[in-house]
Amino acid sequence: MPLGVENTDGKIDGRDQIEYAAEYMASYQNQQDAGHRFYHRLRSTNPWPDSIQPDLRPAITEYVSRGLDVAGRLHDAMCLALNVDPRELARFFAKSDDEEPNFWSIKLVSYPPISNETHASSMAESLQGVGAHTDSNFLTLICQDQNSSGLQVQHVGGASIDVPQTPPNVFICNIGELSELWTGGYFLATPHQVLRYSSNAHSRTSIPIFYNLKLDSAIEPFNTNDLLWERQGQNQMRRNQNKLIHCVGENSIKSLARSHPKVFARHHGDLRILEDDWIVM
Ligand SMILES: O=C(O)CCC(=O)C(=O)O
Ligand SMILES: [Fe+2]
Repeated sequence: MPLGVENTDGKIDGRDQIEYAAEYMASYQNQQDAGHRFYHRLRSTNPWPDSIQPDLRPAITEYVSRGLDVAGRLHDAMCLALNVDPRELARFFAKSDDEEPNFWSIKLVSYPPISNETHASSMAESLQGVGAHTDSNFLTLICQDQNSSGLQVQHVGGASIDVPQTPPNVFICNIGELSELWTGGYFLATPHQVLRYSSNAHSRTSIPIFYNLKLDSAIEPFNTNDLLWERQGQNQMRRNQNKLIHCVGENSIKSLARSHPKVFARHHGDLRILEDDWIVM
């Protein structure tokens, strides 16, 4: 996605990115099979640049495999922390012998620094890198370049907190919307945004891995009666009209459609996003 194509809440995001996602075998890409749903068009393969950059595919494949392994351990730790049988969660994910994979994705993201001229003309201290949002998947692991800053997360109390620069091999973990749905709101999806400052000597570079369930899973909360709801009554930033949808495929396509309206107009003109965030064909 080149700079200018993506937006958050109608405001252009100042970043460009390359995105890869779980690869689906031909049998799973078939648009005509019985029970086909509109979000099945997310099943595809990646246009790897093998002829010009043969190292990229193996590097990403290895990196994603290890990153998903780390996310899997966090997933187990969440079950332990909540005193929930891991099978309560495992049923929404692909089994080792499943043909259909989990719908993970990865982005290679670059936020260019603000030039002095842009800074002077906009009079703003910072510009939007990516606007405040929550991720539509289960958990996100962000690896940021060690010279990068600009990421902010929002505390449940409402304050935005700068995420400090991190040494190599450190991940920042965001709770995604599906974790919020699974825990009945006990784990809240982390609102976050990226700001571009003129004082940033370096552009921000980050590589988020989006750990996710199978597209066809419909996540349901486990029995949360025994949890201590110490967060009750606290405000959390809620994006305007952000419906959290239990069906993983629908929740995933919702956020893609919203952020990339030009892509959707060009390739998915048959889909309509309703005011309340539902997508219909
Ligand atoms: O660049 C980052 O660190 C954040 C990226 C992000 O929030 C996203 O792509 O959903
Ligand atoms: Fe995000």
